Amino acid sequence: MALTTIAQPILLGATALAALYLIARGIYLYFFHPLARYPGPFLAKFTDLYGAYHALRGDIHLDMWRCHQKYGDHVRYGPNKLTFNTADGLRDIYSNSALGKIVKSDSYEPLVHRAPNTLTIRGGKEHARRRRIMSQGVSEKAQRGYEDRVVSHILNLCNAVFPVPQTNSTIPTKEEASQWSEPLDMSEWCYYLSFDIMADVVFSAKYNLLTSPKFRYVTSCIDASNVRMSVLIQAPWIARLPIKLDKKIFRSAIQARNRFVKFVSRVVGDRLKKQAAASELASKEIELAQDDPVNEINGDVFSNLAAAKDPETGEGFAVNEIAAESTTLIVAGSDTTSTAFASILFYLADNKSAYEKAAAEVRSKFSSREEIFMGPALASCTYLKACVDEAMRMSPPVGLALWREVISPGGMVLDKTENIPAGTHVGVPLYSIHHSDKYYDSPFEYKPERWLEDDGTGSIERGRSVFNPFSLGMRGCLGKGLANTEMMLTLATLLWTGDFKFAGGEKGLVGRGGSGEFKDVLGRQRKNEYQLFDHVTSQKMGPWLQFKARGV
Ligand code: HEM
Repeated sequence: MALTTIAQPILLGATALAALYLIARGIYLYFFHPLARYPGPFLAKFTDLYGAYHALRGDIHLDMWRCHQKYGDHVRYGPNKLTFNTADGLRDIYSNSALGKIVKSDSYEPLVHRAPNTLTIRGGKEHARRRRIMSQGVSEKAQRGYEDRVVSHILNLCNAVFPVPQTNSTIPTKEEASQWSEPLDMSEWCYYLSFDIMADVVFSAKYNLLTSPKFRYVTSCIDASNVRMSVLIQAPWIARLPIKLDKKIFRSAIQARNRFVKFVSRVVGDRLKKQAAASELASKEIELAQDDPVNEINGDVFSNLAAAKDPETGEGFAVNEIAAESTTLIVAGSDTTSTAFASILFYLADNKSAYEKAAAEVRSKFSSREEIFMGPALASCTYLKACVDEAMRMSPPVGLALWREVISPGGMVLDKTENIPAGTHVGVPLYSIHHSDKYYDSPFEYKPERWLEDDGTGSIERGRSVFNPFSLGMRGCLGKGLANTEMMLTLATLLWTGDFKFAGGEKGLVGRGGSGEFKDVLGRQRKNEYQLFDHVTSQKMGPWLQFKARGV
């Protein structure tokens, strides 16, 4: 009784103090904060939970676009966050001219597993050192060494999707060539392809998701875990709350992450064993047969990173760094590329004229499928490349603003606006700027020609100035070259081998805007747009396609 009499006033006092604090903070954030003058959603002025909510829904890329439509070029998207929708803003924040003044924001912290890596490290000399070494692992020269592996998985995809088994020597009869496959959910098949490629290219690991269901669960683990990550990136403090809210809300996402970490540890362990076996044989000067499995590790990213030296210091990576960085490459390079594959297939299936031009181009450049490799013929498929770029403009695999923090002690001028104070988190939402009518004529139309034919007003250059599906500068994508090669090789091979079209009925509508639950959602209402769900990287459904081989 006595305890209750004492506790009650203490509790009341504490509640009153907390309420007073919240009111005072609210007044400060709304009226006196250095970003108070910028327009934006009302709730975002007070809490990062606004962005976290949209990350959870997977529509943060659309919400950022909607905000720029409503409030203009500069939007306050969190108490301490500002997004820009201009070419100057993009250059000021992400190009190398920002080095030393802007770093990756601490919102990447939740992505860190054990120690920061090239993707998550905030910036500075340590990032530059890692990047110098990493870039040797994915250089153009290194890519040539991976090409056979990439092509072998693309052929596995062809075997899986075309009804007539394809081999280098099998030419389908006319009758066989007229058979369409069962409808296939390409969001899944594209994921299997990109994962198989990355696991093989990076670790010489053959998990063969394309040919066997055993390890397909891994892609769902990455997706489930990314939903949680995307929320924490917007509001990293959730993970630090003493009541462990994060663990309660995202129990299954955490389980998925743990399952993925276990899988990757196994991949890394297997690769290290192969490395040890190869070193032992080398030390005994045992000459290996050409087809000895130990040979297969030669020339993968892991071995290239083991051999790479920082040109400035002459030092290489330690073994644990190679393992961690290689793992990052698998995560960074598989779901992004799979989204790009799926969206290119969607837009080609949906745009007859683009499809026909791209197919005619590929079929005229190569007289057999075995000729499709990196080189001048593939590089001359400029229409196909424009189709790839246009799909990445319309539905960029990473569509939200990638947060950076101003660290310049006196703040800095961004986008010719007033001084942005140090400590502010800034970014340019990719989906939003890719759909700005300041830079693109009819921004919601899929028009590969926009990259090839100038309208006489500098339209190509204007479009290029804000086209950044891989981001820019020192923190831009390290795998851009490899991803572009994968996309071009895959598309060329598919179009050479046969044709594809949307499945009929309900399945054929999956992934498309404008129907069902998307009908009245601003940003999802357009029938010609492939719908993505942005959770750090994007998740997707469909397109469901049918394939048939070409009767050559
Ligand atoms: C179409 C496919 C891809 C897209 C759209 C894409 C997009 C991006 C974007 C937007 C960033 C910047 C991320 C940020 O600022 O937080 C990035 C960074 C990165 N990407 Fe990619 N990526 C793709 C494929 C790949 C591939 C295949 C690899 C691996 C070989 C890769 C490895 C990386 C790495 C290591 C970084 C961090 C670079 C750094 O911070 O220095 N990406 N990517």
